Amino acid sequence: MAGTPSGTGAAAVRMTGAVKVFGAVRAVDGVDLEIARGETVALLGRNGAGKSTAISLLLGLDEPDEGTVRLFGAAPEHAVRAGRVGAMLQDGRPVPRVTVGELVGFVARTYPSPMPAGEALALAGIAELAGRRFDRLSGGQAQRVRFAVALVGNPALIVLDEPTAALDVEARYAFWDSMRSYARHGHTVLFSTHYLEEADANADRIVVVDHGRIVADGTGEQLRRAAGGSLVAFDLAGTAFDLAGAGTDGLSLLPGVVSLEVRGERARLRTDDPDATVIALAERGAIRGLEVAPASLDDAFLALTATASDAAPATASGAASDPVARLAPLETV
Ligand SMILES: Nc1ncnc2c1ncn2[C@@H]1O[C@H](COP(=O)(O)OP(=O)(O)OP(=O)(O)O)[C@@H](O)[C@H]1O
Repeated sequence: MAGTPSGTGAAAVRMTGAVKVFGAVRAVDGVDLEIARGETVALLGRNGAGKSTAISLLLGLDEPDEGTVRLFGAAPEHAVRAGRVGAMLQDGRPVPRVTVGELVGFVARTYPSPMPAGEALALAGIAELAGRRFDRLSGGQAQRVRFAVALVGNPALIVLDEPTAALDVEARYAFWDSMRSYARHGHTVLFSTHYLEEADANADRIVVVDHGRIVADGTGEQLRRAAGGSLVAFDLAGTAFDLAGAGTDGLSLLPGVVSLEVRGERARLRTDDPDATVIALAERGAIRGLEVAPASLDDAFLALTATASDAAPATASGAASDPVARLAPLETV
């Protein structure tokens, strides 16, 4: 069996230089990711970013073309066989004729120290579905059964690929409550999502993936700061920047300004030093309708992934320029 001994000190997840290529697409393009035991980490990225592929490598469902993956210091297959990992994946064919209780009970028996099936069903908020056939459930109900399946083995690491994709708002809240309570017991959680708010609200750390690469890694607050911490907006009318549109270029040269957007008479500046930007605007008499607001996580996500998308697309024949380099301060915060 490959891997170092799974001593108590080994990280729950350690991915080093992982690459997975499908034809011309580098779905995972040199990922280094370490997750400590007890951490809850969100893998955030848009469609096709490489989240599911990274999760497949992590669970040993697929082999990396380059690099290594270790769970608790050992090969993923070893950790999975030892019952240390529970997973909730996006697809999964409904098993015909089996009831929810039978399915969860069956999975429980494959783990060395499972929780009672009823407890997993209760945690997933579906105790009342125990006697129902799994292949006759709604999409959201089936999703919650998958969550119970992931939990029932009482695994040290739980990996959830877009766990709330099919859930309505109420089920979503219930899901995150259960997930957080599971994490509070010292378990490690990795989940993928498109939803920034979910990542921010439920993860200790957000890892943003784009074009198969990690473009940012930090708390929601660190992501906001790395992408340009604040937005400053003001009315252009009557200022030195309102000379038939010719003066607005100068705005991007003001201290702290990272980017500039002009809509009609209103200018919006993204800045990583809002105080300096506002002082510079005041000195130029540009304070009409002045507003300063922290950048939202949406703003940060768009800025972070635009960084990677503006670079050449990553293909099997040539890597994109390194977007992480531009975010170096984030990784050292
Ligand atoms: N088996 C495969 N064969 C060919 N291409 C694949 C395969 N699996 C994934 N890809 C490609 O790899 C890239 C990453 O896909 P992946 O499913 O990992 O993204 P994702 O971030 O999980 O996306 P989504 O949020 O839409 O689920 C995409 O371009 C996808 O089309």
